[in-house]
Amino acid sequence: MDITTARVVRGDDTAAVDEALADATASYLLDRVHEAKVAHVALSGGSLAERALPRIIEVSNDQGLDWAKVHIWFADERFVPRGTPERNAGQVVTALRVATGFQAENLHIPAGSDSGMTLDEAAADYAARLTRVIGISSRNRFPSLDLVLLGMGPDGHTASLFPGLPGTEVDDEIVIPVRDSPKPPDERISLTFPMLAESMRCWIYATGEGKRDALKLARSGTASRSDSPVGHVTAIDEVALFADAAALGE
Ligand SMILES: O=C(O)[C@H](O)[C@@H](O)[C@H](O)[C@H](O)COP(=O)(O)O
Repeated sequence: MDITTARVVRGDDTAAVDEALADATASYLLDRVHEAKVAHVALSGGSLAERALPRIIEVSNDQGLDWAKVHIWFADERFVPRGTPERNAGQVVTALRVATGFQAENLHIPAGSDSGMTLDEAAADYAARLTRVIGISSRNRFPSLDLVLLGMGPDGHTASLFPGLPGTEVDDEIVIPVRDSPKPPDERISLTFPMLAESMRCWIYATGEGKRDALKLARSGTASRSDSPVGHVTAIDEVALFADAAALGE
């Protein structure tokens, strides 16, 4: 399943989309924790981490989610020093402070550029951590996340899979180092297409008119992986699109 056949959850505006995403995420995490006693979630930065995640946490708290059973991963992170404002992790750490019972050791942040690791080493380290903590599926050597929440850029990037960069062609790695990102900072760490494809659910979050053209191209199914990365996200169970009227071009 990909974005061309995705379930579309439409909101009139950003607030409506945030509400729908929070309800759906809380309900899915409650189910996963009930069934599997653990849930592994990855998310990207931007408005998803800044605006949607705090609401997800509020609604999940209200519904009694035991955050001690939830692991949080990053779909991508910027390779800059820890603690600097450019890190996506800052917003996530702040939001998680009010997640009832959340355990700090279940927050899995990729290494920063101050870690002493090179970019390549940091990417390999994150892949090893995913494999160690989640395990690998019997079908192949990829770990399987329960849920990946992905933002998208006006250029059609998602995670740090940017149009035209070699990372969009990678089929055999869990995590890649990204160089020459068109959006600063230029060095990043990102999950890959095959890693997303091994996730149970990938939900794409798109709000605002700025996403309209990239979303239209992605949903047309006519663009290549390199031209429209977000158009090529797949998942085992479900790809869903949470979008407002402006992003859908209505
Ligand atoms: O690392 C980054 O530069 C951001 O995380 C970026 O990839 C973001 O997720 C998308 O551009 C969507 O951002 P918005 O939802 O804020 O538009």
